[in-house]
Amino acid sequence: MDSYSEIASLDSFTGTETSRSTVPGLGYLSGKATKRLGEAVLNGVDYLVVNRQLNRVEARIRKDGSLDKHEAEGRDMCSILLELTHPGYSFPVQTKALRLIMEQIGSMSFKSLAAALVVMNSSFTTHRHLLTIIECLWSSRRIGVSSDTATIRDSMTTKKITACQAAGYEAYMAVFTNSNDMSVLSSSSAFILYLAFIIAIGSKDHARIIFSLDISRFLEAIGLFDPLRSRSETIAGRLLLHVIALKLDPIQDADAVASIENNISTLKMSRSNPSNSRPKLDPIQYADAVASVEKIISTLTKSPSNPSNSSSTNDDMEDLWKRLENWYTVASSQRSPLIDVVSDAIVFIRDDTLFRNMQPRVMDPPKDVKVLLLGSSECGKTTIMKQLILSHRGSEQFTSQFSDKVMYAWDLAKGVVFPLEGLMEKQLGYALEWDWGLVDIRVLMRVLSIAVLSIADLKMLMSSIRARTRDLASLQSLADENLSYRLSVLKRIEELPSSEYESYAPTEEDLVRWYIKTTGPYEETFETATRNYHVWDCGGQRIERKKWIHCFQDVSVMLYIASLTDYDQVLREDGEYNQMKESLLVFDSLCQSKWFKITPIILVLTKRDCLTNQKLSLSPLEDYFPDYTGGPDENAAFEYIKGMFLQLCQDRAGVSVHVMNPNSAEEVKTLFKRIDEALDSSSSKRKLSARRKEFQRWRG
Ligand SMILES: Nc1nc2c(ncn2[C@@H]2O[C@H](COP(=O)(O)OP(=O)(O)OP(=O)(O)O)[C@@H](O)[C@H]2O)c(=O)[nH]1
Ligand SMILES: [Mg+2]
Repeated sequence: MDSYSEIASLDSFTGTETSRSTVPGLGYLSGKATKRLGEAVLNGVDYLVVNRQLNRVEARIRKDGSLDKHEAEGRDMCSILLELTHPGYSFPVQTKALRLIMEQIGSMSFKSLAAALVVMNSSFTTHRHLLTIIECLWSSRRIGVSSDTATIRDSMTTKKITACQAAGYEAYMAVFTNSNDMSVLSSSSAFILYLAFIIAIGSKDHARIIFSLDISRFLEAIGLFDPLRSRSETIAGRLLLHVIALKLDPIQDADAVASIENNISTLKMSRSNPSNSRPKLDPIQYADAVASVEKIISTLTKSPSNPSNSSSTNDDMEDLWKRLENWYTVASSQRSPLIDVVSDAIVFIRDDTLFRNMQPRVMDPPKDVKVLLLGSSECGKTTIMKQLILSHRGSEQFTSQFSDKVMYAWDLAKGVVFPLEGLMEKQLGYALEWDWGLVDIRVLMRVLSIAVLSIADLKMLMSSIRARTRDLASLQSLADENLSYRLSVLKRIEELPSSEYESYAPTEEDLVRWYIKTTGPYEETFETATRNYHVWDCGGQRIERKKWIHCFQDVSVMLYIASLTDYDQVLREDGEYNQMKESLLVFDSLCQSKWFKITPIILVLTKRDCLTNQKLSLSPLEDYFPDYTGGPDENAAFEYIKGMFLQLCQDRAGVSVHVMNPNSAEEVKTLFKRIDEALDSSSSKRKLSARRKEFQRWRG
């Protein structure tokens, strides 16, 4: 078995976390802490945290109804709910989370849910969530699940899935205010528009996922292809199909596009009169809105090679949007869930990427490249991603995506407590007395994992370090660059007057350097003048590696990140096995893997700044790799480690080495120049070999 397709027996972990979730799962505890606290305590801690989070979200929903009222907080709460439907959590937790999600759908609140799904950005996870949600609605109509979608499910039993669906659907219907007088179609229209919205702001993969969920059959099942339907009733379905067709690749997904176009033409045959069963609306405004929507759809879907009337298109569109906006203002004052949601979806779609993306895509199809970031835990993968987000999307978006004071404080404390303890015990020969005042280390870690740490707590931690450390300055001089940085942040916090605690915000640099375990692969797209980079960041811990395979398809370049200071580290998740040996094993299996036979690989070596003569004399490399004979010489150690990796790929072409520090924005830019070079050289090599083959054929 490949070492990235992980072994289930190691998977004793029951909690999960996402890079953006505020649910602290067990992954936050280091191997050392896990050992100390023991399984029983850990399960207790996890249970408490999860239930607290779930109750908090439920309380907010009971109070306000819709999470959409709370902007970013609403998105985070929906992320928590989606996270908790994961099979890793206990069954009552999953069912309750799904119920709350369906309540949101039932009450027509999609904004936060859609944002949470998009932020999740892992196609596989999004697929799973959408599948469960679609099934909730679908099963109520007693229609079977298509067999290919069934294979994507996690390890839940059919009985549990059915129970979850029943709970979800029940909640959806209970909250759906007008469920008795609404037709099945109009209630489903809300959900269809929600899917259209997800696809519109998501990637090509999202469109593929929804198509693979057999969406046409779903539309047919709810009666959308019934020729007796009025054209206006089919708007939501048509919008969804158009959005899918637009997102898919006309060449790669030719079959899917053809089948969708077929569906669209069936829908076009619907009756042109609005049906009598529609809610009562001002017919003039309604007809105007419907006509505008239809026109927008047809403008958006014009063939790129034949953009007729292109000079007048933009003006027309502007005019249409204006009319729609007027209509939206009027419609939102009326009690019609369908109309509200149609208009909401249109406004969202216009504001988001569908409309904006359409233009450049039509004019100038960019070159899409898929860049995969792989490597063991804490080697710097997410730090690279953060630098890309910061430089491409700007400070505001970066900060809103990554700042979470609660987790920041917790992680900062943990990032100081454990390395300091290791440094004191191993390198200075005396133990740090953690029993500061009333609390000992075990209790402290327990508190850290469940309590909301405040800035005041961090200040107390720093003064405790000062009080217990014989010589902070000499200790700091021995610390590596990362520990020194964290101590300097604590010192900064120590100097804060208490009046500024509330307003304290981590700096951009703090957020870039803040480690938080990544769960599940997720994708971010960055567009430049020449390329569209689809960058995939994967979690490096063992439990995360079994998910890597889901993003191995069509990789343009793979970056394998390895930290040079891993040689004296043990795996966080197992607390014993040497982290560098594990990283070598994983690199070896990836180099041999059929998936990457012709993919360029860049071996990115990080933490060169932490591999110092001092570190090597305090923690000799030969203690872990007895073959090494270079002593405490950082250059010799660097060459030795690099050599170990390169030995594993000597019979394979297309591997290059790059040394960098992901904490530096400039170095990340240089890395991407390197990626471009690798891509250019691999495509010119492919062209060359194609020409050679042609020439040989010509010579007979
Ligand atoms: N000093 C220094 N620190 C580094 C370097 N590379 C990474 N780091 C730090 O190491 C930590 C790495 O964190 P992440 O990038 O989140 O780790 P990751 O590889 O995504 O880990 P997982 O999500 O668990 O797979 C951060 O605190 C970085 O600041 C380096 O070259 N020098
Ligand atoms: Mg990460």
